[in-house]
Amino acid sequence: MKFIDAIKERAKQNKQTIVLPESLERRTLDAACTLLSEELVDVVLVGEREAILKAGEGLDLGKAKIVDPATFEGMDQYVAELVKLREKKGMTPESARKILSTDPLFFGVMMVKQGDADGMVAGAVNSTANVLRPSLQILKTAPGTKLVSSFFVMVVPDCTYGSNGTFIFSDAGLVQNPSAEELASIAGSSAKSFKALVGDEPIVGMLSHSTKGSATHPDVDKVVEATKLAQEQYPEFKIDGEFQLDAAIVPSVGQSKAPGSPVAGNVNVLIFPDLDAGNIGYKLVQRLAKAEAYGPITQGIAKPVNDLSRGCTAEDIVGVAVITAVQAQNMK
Ligand SMILES: CC(C)(COP(=O)(O)OP(=O)(O)OC[C@H]1O[C@@H](n2cnc3c(N)ncnc32)[C@H](O)[C@@H]1OP(=O)(O)O)[C@@H](O)C(=O)NCCC(=O)NCCS
Ligand SMILES: CC(=O)OP(=O)(O)O
Repeated sequence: MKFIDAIKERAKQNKQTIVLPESLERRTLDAACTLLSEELVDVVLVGEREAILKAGEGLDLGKAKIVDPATFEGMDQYVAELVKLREKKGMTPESARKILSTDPLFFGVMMVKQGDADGMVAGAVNSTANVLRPSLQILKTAPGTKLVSSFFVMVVPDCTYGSNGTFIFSDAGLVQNPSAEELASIAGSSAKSFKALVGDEPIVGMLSHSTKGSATHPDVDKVVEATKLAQEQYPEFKIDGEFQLDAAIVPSVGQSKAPGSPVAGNVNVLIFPDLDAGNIGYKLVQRLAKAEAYGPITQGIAKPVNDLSRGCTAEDIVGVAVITAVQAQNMK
């Protein structure tokens, strides 16, 4: 079964409620319509009812719950909770009410925080920073995790590399200049995410412009150090590096450039050395190899809030919403 079809089946088995706060945006409303008609998740839309229905003209949004912050009965509670969480950072009741009334992203994250939704998906019109900042501020990290990072699930057509063409690319969305310690943490989190979502054994490659010492540079040293830390911290996973991309995923190149490595040539979890490489890398594979690209999906956050590329399609939003639902199931 295709990756996304398997995720849809899992989402259906225990339906979760996903808030889509970019509720005036046509691709989001198309996705909401599909999510509802295929009974994949329950959908909450945020904003003024008439405006949302006008934006979704021709779509059946009858089963969507629409919550308008202007008339929301629980607003006082949300304001009090936001002040409690952020007063040390200068949040007052007035500023909390203003943010929650005017910014659907903050409102959506508060719905998740308060248990009125199980997860949130946005980013079809908002930048990644604007989508993820409220969730980092309000939801914080999951127990036992210091660093929130993100990944894409990439499904490459007609590809035998990785897990029959399915990969995780990380971090392609959030952590801008990871240290060696942060890269090691991203590797461990990504291995767990691969197991939880794809189901196969994760095989993690730490990427570089060098394979096993073929180049020397402080950037290479960082990946070498990250590999050592990740191997120490996550002995339950197969992790190795530093690898160039071909040595990581092509068995014959892996054998010739990194002989003896049990990981080289078989990698399905690609850990990029920084966000430039990760973000450019996923877009190259998405656009030139016509891969499905679901994300950025966050990992290490207390409840699931996931982002999209502004270049996404309605189908991508459906995919990220069902992945969010499965993450929510796993966190309960
Ligand atoms: C996500 C992002 C906005 C966070 O930026 P930031 O400047 O640290 O944001 P803030 O300072 O407002 O941080 C908010 C809170 O989250 C915490 N935080 C930030 N990044 C975190 C992370 N990776 N893990 C855990 N907590 C994090 C901060 O410590 C802060 O906590 P506090 O306010 O309770 O003290 C930033 O990392 C970013 O812009 N990343 C790149 C996004 C991007 O453009 N991607 C390319 C397209 S996908
Ligand atoms: C993930 C990503 O690159 O997002 P955007 O295309 O919206 O910047």
